Amino acid sequence: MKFTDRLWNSVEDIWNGYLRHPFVTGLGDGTLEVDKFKHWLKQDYVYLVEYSRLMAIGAEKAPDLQTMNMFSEMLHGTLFGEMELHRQYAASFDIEESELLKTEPSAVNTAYTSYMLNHAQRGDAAAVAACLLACAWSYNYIGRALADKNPDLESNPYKQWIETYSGKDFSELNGTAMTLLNELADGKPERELAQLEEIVVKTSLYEYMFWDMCETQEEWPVQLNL
Ligand SMILES: Cc1ncc(C[n+]2csc(CCO)c2C)c(N)n1
Repeated sequence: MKFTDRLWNSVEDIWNGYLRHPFVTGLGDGTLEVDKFKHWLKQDYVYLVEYSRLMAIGAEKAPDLQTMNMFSEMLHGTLFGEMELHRQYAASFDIEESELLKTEPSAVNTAYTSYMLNHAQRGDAAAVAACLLACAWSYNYIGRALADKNPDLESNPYKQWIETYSGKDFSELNGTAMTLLNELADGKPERELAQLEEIVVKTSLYEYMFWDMCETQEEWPVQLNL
């Protein structure tokens, strides 16, 4: 059994919770309020800056050149594929990249990226791959589920979002993320596999909290008036 098959058993219920989440169902049927989508776009842009650091750490910790290439492929896909799409979306709302970058990350956003960066810095390349997995895999899972459930996307304002995350490029990036973890986990003792599994479950829960944060348009909560 592949390690990702074992992981699927631990995250399936959480991930099916994403499919019932109002933000996600709103993307699927096109009813999501545009301000909530803009909130996601801004929070996600600064999230992806931190997420990109993970893959640079992975390349540095990679045990061989082939693994280094896979981390680098994902880094390139994020900086020039996914983030470019965010820049295009922002332009369509007259939001400049400089404004996206000024986004103050919400508490959930900071907790999520800090959790991953902490594990990536302390762990080995497999720990880095475990940190990356839920993000790449769950968006592809959600994109494909929404595309299946809503075959006619013509009048859906989030058509491009669904087509992007369910499409070929992101399915391939997800394939790379899964292969990376399966290869790096191969031969590890149960104690270490359980630690990797814990990272994938925690990041899956953070993904759920990220959807909630976008649904409630939660901002960094403290405004100091000094
Ligand atoms: C909170 C959050 N989680 C996951 C993704 C999706 N995602 C992150 S990296 C990656 C693979 C290559 O870019 C994908 C699909 C996101 N955008 N925001």
